[in-house]
Amino acid sequence: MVEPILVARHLRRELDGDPPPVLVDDADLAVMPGRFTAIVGPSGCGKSSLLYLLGLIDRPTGGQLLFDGRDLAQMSGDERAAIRLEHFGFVFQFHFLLPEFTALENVMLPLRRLGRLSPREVEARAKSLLADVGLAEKGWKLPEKLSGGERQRVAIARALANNPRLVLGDEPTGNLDSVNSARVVELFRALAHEQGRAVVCVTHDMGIADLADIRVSMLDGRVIEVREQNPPS
Ligand SMILES: Nc1ncnc2c1ncn2[C@@H]1O[C@H](COP(=O)(O)OP(=O)(O)OP(=O)(O)O)[C@@H](O)[C@H]1O
Repeated sequence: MVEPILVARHLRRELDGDPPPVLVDDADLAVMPGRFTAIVGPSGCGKSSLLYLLGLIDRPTGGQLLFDGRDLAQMSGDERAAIRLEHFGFVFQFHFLLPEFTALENVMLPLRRLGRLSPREVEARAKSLLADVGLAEKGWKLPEKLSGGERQRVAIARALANNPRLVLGDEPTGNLDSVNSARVVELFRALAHEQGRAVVCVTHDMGIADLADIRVSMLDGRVIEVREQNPPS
């Protein structure tokens, strides 16, 4: 029996105000390993807000969020940060690569920061991560010498540095043409289906949403539907 990594129950995020603006309202969701989940809905409906709650970047103001069955509200900020650093990887719409470092160095930086590997191992692992995203030959290039799709694939390699169990994407294909977008989506699907990671992506692209295993539809801060499109075999 596969257990969810994250479970949200009646999750809520409101801001200060009278009445308080509600970004996420009563959201119920289970984030499963080995599954590619897409969060869709009109602009401003709360997709990124929900993703940031799931990614422990933001804190809910109501409801419950469980990580491996443990209530995150009972944990200290340090414990939550440790979970994020150890188990989560993020890919954003903008790649945020450091322009003065090569692709390989950009992937090596978080590996060094984790401090688990020797310098030689850091380089070998970064090369292997770049090879996994089809960029084995381009590690020596600066980001400005890469195409938009290649930069985003470097960002994905970097997000995988800590070997995350959960990969979160906020419009990761938002700046890409259809060919590069399809390639990135194939990578995300492989991360779920071949490597058993949980993958959750916010997207406006219905083509991507169609390829997801689970489609989470939002409207006005609420999760209005969770649809299994590609049941596990
Ligand atoms: N810190 C904040 N302060 C005030 N309003 C906010 C804040 N963060 C988000 N909002 C508002 O909350 C709503 C949800 O925002 P969110 O970014 O989650 O939506 P979204 O579905 O991801 O939108 P988009 O598809 O346009 O990126 C929006 O109306 C947004 O303007």
